[in-house]
Amino acid sequence: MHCSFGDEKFSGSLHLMDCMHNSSDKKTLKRLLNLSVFNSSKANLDPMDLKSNHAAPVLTDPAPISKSRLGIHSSLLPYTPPGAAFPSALYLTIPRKKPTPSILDDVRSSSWLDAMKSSSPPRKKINKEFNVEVASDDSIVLYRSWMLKYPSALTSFEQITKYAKGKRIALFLDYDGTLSPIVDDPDRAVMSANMRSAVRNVAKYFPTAIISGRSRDKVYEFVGLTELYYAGSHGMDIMGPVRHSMTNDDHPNCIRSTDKQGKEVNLFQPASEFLPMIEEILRSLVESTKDIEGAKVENNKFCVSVHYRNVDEKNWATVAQRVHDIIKDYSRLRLTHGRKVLEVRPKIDWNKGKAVEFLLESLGLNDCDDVLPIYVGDDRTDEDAFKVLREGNRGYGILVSSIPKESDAFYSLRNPSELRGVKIVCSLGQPHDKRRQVEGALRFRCSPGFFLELRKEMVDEFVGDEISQVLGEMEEVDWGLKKNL
Ligand SMILES: O=P(O)(O)OC[C@H]1O[C@H](O[C@H]2O[C@H](CO)[C@@H](O)[C@H](O)[C@H]2O)[C@H](O)[C@@H](O)[C@@H]1O
Repeated sequence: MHCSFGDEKFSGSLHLMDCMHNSSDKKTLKRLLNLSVFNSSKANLDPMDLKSNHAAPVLTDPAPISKSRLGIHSSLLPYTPPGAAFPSALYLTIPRKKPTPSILDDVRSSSWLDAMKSSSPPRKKINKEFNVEVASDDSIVLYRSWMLKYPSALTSFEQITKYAKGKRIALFLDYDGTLSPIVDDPDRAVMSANMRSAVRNVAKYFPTAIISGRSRDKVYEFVGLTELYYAGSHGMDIMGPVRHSMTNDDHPNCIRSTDKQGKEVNLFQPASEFLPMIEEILRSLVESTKDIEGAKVENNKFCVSVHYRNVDEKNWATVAQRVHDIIKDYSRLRLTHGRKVLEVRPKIDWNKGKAVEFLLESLGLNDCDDVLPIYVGDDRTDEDAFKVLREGNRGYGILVSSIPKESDAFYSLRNPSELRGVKIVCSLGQPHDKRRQVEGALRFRCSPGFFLELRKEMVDEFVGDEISQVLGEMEEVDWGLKKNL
C-alpha cells in the first residue's frame, strides 16, 4: 500500500483498510488518502520473534501460533486496552523473556544454536503473478489478535493525542529495523530521504535522539541530522546536550566534549574501560570467522556484532562454535542475540533504558509531569527502554513488528515505513499547529467528537479560514459530522 499525503509518502497502511468495517468505509478512506495501490502486502511478515524456551531468550518463528489455537476470529474479540493482558482465549503462547543468562549458560545450552536456527523460518510467500508478498490467513488473524494488546500507533491517533495534550514529547528512536528496513548487508541499511525528512520535521518540535546498537559514528553517518542526539553501542556511547546541573559524581565517565560542528556536548561512555578488550575480541572474531562464507563482524565500538544473516544455515553451528571459543575466556563480556546477529558486549548495568533516562536527565526533562517520552524500536535491546517507560508510568513504547511479539511497548507499527505517520501523531503535541492536527485527524479517521473539540480550539484561537477548509474536508468525507455542528 502506498499513499501520498501532503509532503509525505506513506507505505504499508493496508491494515488500516483491513480494519474498516465495510466497503464504503474503505472507499472513503481511500479517497481521503488518495491511495494508489501498488502492493497488497497484508501482513508483511517478518520472521523474527522472541521466545524463551530454555536458558536464553531466543528468536523464533511465529508459525506455531495458529488460528485454530486461537479458536476464535479476531473480529469477534472485545477491545483490550494497550498494556492489558491478552484475553485468556487469546493467549498466544508468546512467552515472556527470562532474565538474561550469564554468557556461559547462554553459550553452553543448546538454546544458543536453537536461537540462531529458529530465527530463520521459511521465507515469505511471493505471489508471482502480482509480485507481492502474501501472508497466510492464519498469520493475519494472529496479527490482528495481537494488535488488540498492541494497537497500531496510527489508528490510536486520537488516544495518543489526548494523552499528549499539554505535554512536551521527547522522542527516542532505534535505528535498524525502525528508521531503516532490515537488509542483508548492514553497511547498506540506509535511511530513506522521506524518513530523514520526517525525522527532521519531528526534531523541529521535540528533542529527538537515536539510540542504536551501532557505533555512534556509524549511525550518525546514516542519519546525518545534526539537530538530533545520538547514542551508539546500545546506549554505551552517548553524545548529549550539556547540562550544567549534572555533576561528575552522578555520572563518572561523563566528560565535556565538542561535536562535529564544534558545539559543546556531554560525552558519556560508561564502558570506556572495555575499549581495549573489545578491540582485542574484534580482531579475534574477524580472524576466526574469515573463512565462513557470509559471516561478517561489525565494529560497534563498545560492542561487536557477528552477523550470520548471509551464512548458509548449515554453517551456523560453526559460527556459534567459533564465537563461543573466543568469548569463553572473557568473563566480563556477555553475548546477546539480535536479528540474525550475535552481539558481544560488556557486562555492565547499562542498556537502552538507562540511556533514555540519562538523556532525559541531560535534557532537563526527567521528573517532569508534563513530559511524554516516546520510544520507537523493533528489537530485544529496545525492550529495556520500553520497560523503563512502562514501569515508571512515564511514557510509552511503540514496537515496530510485523509479527506478534511479547513486549513492554504500548503500541505497535507494522514496519519502518509506518513510522513516518508518527510524525503526524507527534505533531499533536504541538498545540499551535492545528493544521497538522487536522491532517492527522482526517488521516486517521478520528471521531466526530474529536473534530468538534479541535474546531472549538480553532475558534478559540481565531483561525477562521482553517475552519472553513476543515469543514470542507469534513463534508467531503461525510462522517455525519456536519449535522452535529
Ligand atoms: O539497535 P539497532 O540500531 O537496531 O542495531 C542493532 C543491530 O542492527 C544492525 O543489524 C541488523 O540490521 C542489519 C541491516 O538491516 C541486518 O543486516 C542485520 O541482520 C540485523 O541484525 C547492525 O548491523 C548491528 O550491528 C546492530 O547491533
